[in-house]
This record gives sequence, structure tokens and C-alpha cells, in this order.
Amino acid sequence: MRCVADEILAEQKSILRREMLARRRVFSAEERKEASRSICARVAQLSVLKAAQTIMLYASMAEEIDLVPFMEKLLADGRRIVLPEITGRGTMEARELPSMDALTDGVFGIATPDPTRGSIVPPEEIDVIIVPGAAFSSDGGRLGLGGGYYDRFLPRAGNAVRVVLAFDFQIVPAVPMGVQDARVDVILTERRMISCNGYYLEEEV
Ligand SMILES: Nc1nc2c(c(=O)[nH]1)N(C=O)[C@@H](CNc1ccc(C(=O)N[C@@H](CCC(=O)O)C(=O)O)cc1)CN2
Ligand SMILES: Nc1ncnc2c1ncn2[C@@H]1O[C@H](COP(=O)(O)OP(=O)(O)OP(=O)(O)O)[C@@H](O)[C@H]1O
Repeated sequence: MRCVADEILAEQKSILRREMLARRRVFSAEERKEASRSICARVAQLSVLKAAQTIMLYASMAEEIDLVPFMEKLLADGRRIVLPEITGRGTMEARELPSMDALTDGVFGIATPDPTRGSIVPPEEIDVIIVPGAAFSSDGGRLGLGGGYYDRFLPRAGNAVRVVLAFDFQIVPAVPMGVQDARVDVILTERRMISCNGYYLEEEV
């Protein structure tokens, strides 16, 4: 049952989400491309990423960090990639993407791997998850798009390091968090690398 505290939390999230998505919209395509390039170059160097067998990414929507060149590079290097497949209200699974031409239209217009070309991968096989979202805080707080998809999925992926790639303006002092909200471990922007809640990173932060 939803109590008053939940209602207040949902309202606080909704206000911050609206503000953050508006900030993302004013970023020009050129700025986005440039920032995406530098953020992806940095994540490729992370030792947790280099060591990962199975990496979960997402097929970017128009205003998100462009992960396509990074995804192409990982596939060219023979790495195992999985992407979200929405399976119901607030639920998703990870499906293997064997190559870029196996992307098809999915729910909400987000590209997803063709089910005839890649299988569902158990969440516990995933080593690194690149987590999308609207706003993040340095203590690992995350505000998503409001579907609760990652809040439900991340706890099932018990072996995965949760890595956020974000534009620097998406880092805010605090994100309203409830008990069900999943936190992240590492945040990388074009300007900063943040290790959250004492998560140990081999690299200098
Ligand atoms: N690229 C990418 N893929 C992702 C996410 C993401 O943030 N980015 N997700 C991160 O969770 C999940 C999808 N989450 C979503 C949450 C809300 C809406 C959305 O447009 N909601 C509409 C209402 C739609 C409806 O209910 O009919 C809205 O809010 O207006 C879309 C995707 C899984 N895949
Ligand atoms: N583990 C969970 N089990 C059940 N309901 C959940 C869970 N996590 C979140 N929810 C519910 O899902 C709804 C959306 O949650 P929230 O606003 O935190 O999503 P979000 O993290 O922004 O979304 P996303 O992960 O899709 O980007 C809320 O009503 C929340 O109570």
C-alpha cells in the first residue's frame, strides 16, 4: 500500500526528473556527441570493464549518451554484450546482442536485440551494467525514467558492478531515494570519476 511518505517521495522524484530531462534537452547534438565520445573513451580504460566477460549496455534514446560507437568497438573486440528487453510493466530481461544488425525496434521505441538472434542471459552472468538515468548523486543515488525497471533488475544481477555514464550536469547534490531504489557503484562523466559508497576502484579517482 502506498503511504503519504511514498506519495511525497514520488512527487519529489517527478519534480527532479522533469527538471533534469529539460536540462538534457537543451544540450546540442554536437555537445552530446563530443561528451559521449570522451566519456566512452574513459570507461573503456576502466579495469572492471577490461576484465568483464559480459557487459550490459542500453540502446540510447535521442537525448542520452550515445553508446553506439562504444558498443561497436566492444563487438569488434569479440566481447559479450547484452541489452535490456522490456518484458512487462517495470520488468526487463537481458538479451544478447551478437552484432549491430541484430537490433530491432522494441517497446517505447527503444532498440532491442532480435530474439531470434540472441538468447536471454541470466542476470547473475553479467559483470558490468552500464545504467541509464536522469540524475545521480555521488553517494550512488539514481533517478531513472520512472518505470522502476533498473530498481527491479539490478538486485537480480548480484555479480555486476553498476557503472553510470553521465553528462556532468546530471550529477546533483542529492537524489530522493526510497528503500526499493537501487544505488550505483561508479559514476563517470566527461569531467569526473566518482567511486560511490566506498566502492573500490583500481583507478585514481
Ligand atoms: N536507453 C534506455 N533504455 C532503457 C531505459 C533507459 O532509461 N534508457 N530504461 C530505464 O528504466 C528502461 C525503460 N524505461 C522507460 C521508462 C519510461 C518510459 C516512458 O516513456 N514512459 C512514458 C509513459 C509510457 C506509458 O506508460 O505508456 C512517460 O513517462 O511519458 C520509457 C522507458 C529500459 N530501457
Ligand atoms: N523493486 C521494486 N519492486 C516493486 N516496485 C518497485 C520496485 N522498484 C521500484 N518500484 C516502483 O516502480 C515505480 C517507479 O520507481 P522509480 O520512480 O524509482 O523508477 P526509476 O528508478 O526512476 O525508473 P527506471 O529504473 O525505470 O529508470 C514506483 O512506483 C516504485 O515504487
